[in-house]
Amino acid sequence: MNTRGDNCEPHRPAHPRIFTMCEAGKSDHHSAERCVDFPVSVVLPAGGTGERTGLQTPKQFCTFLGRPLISYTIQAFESMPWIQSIVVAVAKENMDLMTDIIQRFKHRKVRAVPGGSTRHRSICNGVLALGEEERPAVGRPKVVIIHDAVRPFVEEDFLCKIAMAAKEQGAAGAIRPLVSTVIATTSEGYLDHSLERAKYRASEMPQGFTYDVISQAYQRCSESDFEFGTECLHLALQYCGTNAKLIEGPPTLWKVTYKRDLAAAESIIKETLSRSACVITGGLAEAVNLADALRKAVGALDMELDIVPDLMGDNARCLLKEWNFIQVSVSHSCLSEVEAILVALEAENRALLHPVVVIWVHFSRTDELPVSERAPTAITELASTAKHRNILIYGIQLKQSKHWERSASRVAEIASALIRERSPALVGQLLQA
Ligand SMILES: Nc1ccn([C@@H]2O[C@H](COP(=O)(O)OP(=O)(O)OP(=O)(O)O)[C@@H](O)[C@H]2O)c(=O)n1
Ligand SMILES: O=C(CO)[C@H](O)[C@H](O)COP(=O)(O)O
Repeated sequence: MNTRGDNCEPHRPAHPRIFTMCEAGKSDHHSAERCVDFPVSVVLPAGGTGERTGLQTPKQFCTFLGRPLISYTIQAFESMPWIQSIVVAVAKENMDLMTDIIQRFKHRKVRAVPGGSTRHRSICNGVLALGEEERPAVGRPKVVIIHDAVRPFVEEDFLCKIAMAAKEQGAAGAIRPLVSTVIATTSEGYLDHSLERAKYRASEMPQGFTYDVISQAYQRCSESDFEFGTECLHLALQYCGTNAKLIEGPPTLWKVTYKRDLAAAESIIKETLSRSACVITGGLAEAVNLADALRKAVGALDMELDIVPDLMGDNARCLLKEWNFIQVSVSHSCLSEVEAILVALEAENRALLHPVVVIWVHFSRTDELPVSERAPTAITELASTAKHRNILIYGIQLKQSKHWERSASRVAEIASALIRERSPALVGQLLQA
């Protein structure tokens, strides 16, 4: 609420504006839960236009592997059990889109509220919404985390530090070393002076505030702050006398700002999904030998393999943690083993947030016809239906040969490329190792 006592957004016609990862850091939720024993809520400002990307779609709604960037950020916070609620502030004309994203990707704890014409106004609307929380299980937070919706790579351990410091100090913020030197220019466009870079830091997100501090800061700040300000920590100091604790954060805190950042974010997401795979051998000797050779070969490609005979019993754990599966079939050309994987994946709804890759490696003995001649369309048909469920099926056919290691490393190269790229264009193809 600003000085006039009304909402943050001044009464003027909505701007005709067009608006648009990750795995949270691999941290131990339990250690964070032990530290954060007070209610924490999150405000994700997502009401911007993304003009600096040069794209029509606001960057927070640009998709990576079929999912909008904002969904990766939401999922990162949702995966932290100690976060009680998330408010996303989006432009009024994107409220339906945001509601659809929340429903489609089954985001919990999240609700969308109208953003404002500036970032501060959007954040202020989010903070106000936390104060008016009606969901019974959600009380007023002790700490409010503010985090740009276009920073998808937030790490739980660091977020925990920010939340703890905010509780203790009233405010806390992430900082990073400056990459470029900051200079002041004259009105004629010449150098006035430069700042000593070592004395300065870049202010990043996440930031944390006690609810009282950030709500008071927005109640007291000026129209000029709302219109031109970019720093919540400044509002806390200026209007609440609260000096934020500054904590240097990891390099993953960067904000998607330019078009190149979208490509970087997609590359990081793909890399995160491609670090390991589960190889199912059926227990057959040739398949086990191939899997062992594959493990050596993919090791050189910075990938780990978990080799199991099936996905039953304890091995079913692979279904809950793997995004990539390699089914090795020896001789028989039916896809029943692949179909069994599909059934298991769908039972766990595993492909909701990320596309799951299933590679069928068909090993044929020297006296047998290759599967491309025996059942050329089998994989294409199965892959076509699975693709609609976000499961990408690829085939690699391998003929028994005396150059075992060479064949295995060829399969490894193809499989790791398919896993890394997750290309829809190659779905259903039967590639020759
Ligand atoms: N009126 C606004 C403007 C920005 N933001 C959000 O604040 C975050 C950081 O802002 P920025 O990177 O500047 O996003 P945009 O304003 O969309 O980018 P640009 O300046 O290139 O238009 C983004 O998640 C953006 O959606 C917001 O909630 N409301
Ligand atoms: O780091 C920040 C403040 O702490 C904000 O993310 C940054 O100021 C946003 O600026 P812009 O909206 O111009 O990208």
